[in-house]
Amino acid sequence: MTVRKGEIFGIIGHSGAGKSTLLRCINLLERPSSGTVNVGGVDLTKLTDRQLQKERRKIGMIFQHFNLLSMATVRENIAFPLKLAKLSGTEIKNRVDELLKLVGLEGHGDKYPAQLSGGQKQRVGIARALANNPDVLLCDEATSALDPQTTNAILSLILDINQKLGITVVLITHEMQVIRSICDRVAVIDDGQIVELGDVIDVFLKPQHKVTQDFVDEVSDSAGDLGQLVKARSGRVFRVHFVGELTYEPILYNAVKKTSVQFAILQGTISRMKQTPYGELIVELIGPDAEIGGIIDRLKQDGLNVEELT
Ligand SMILES: Nc1ncnc2c1ncn2[C@@H]1O[C@H](COP(=O)(O)OP(=O)(O)OP(=O)(O)O)[C@@H](O)[C@H]1O
Repeated sequence: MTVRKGEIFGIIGHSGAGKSTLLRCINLLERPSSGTVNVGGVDLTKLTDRQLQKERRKIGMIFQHFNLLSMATVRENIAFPLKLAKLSGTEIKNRVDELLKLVGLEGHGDKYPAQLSGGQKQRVGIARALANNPDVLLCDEATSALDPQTTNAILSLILDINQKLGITVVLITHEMQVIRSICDRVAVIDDGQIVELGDVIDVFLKPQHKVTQDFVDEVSDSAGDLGQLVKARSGRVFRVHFVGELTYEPILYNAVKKTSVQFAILQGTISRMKQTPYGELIVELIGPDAEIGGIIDRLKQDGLNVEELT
């Protein structure tokens, strides 16, 4: 598996698939029994303990349950890795101030973790992980303990950090929604194997593996009684996918307008994968087969993904 510099790379799989194990191999918290782990051109498996300690400073990590020191204040939690890196008192104070601002926790520095909400605790975790200016941020189910609204706020913060600071992010999750909102590429892991890997948009729109399909169905509004819906209609039913700016074009109307074919939209969604808009329509076409064939060809020529469901 290769993660590209500067991207947000997601690893998704069911419980027990091996996500945490894989993630923990990246900073060698887990030592693989074979193979190599290259981070920024350095093979971590070949290093001495001392060298590894140094390289690990370039890899920050955040956790599902935050792993904060409960007896220490927010400031002290964030300062912890800076002390290990032997920065002076003033340097530490300045850096902690910077980090508190970056994660939106100004004014909360002297509180203890128990006085914070889940989202705020994760912000402390993120500030601590970023303390030593790492090149890579590993996120181990970082939003799984949070409610949907707080999840979105933390995902936005991670995206912001990735874009502002250029940090490469590798995250693991069991939620496709997390992948869909911030990841560039995704690996699907099942029973210790990577079964699919690619751009999120490709994996989403053309899932190849059963496990991937299950995750995609989770966030698809058209999952469920689609089969019944199709059976109940007399015309031919198609699933049409739009990606990018095409989503907002009147392509369907243009393809149909000069024919005798009528259409009915049975279901439809427009959503976003990271910054890319995409839409899915379930459309019934009623009319002569030859004309319907012409419409489908035209839609495909215009760059739409069309699949017949009848
Ligand atoms: N490549 C591997 N080779 C051998 N054992 C593995 C491998 N990957 C994972 N395992 C084992 O499988 C079990 C589950 O792995 P892991 O905790 O990484 O899964 P997970 O997907 O993170 O699950 P959860 O979401 O429940 O934490 C562990 O006992 C782990 O040691």
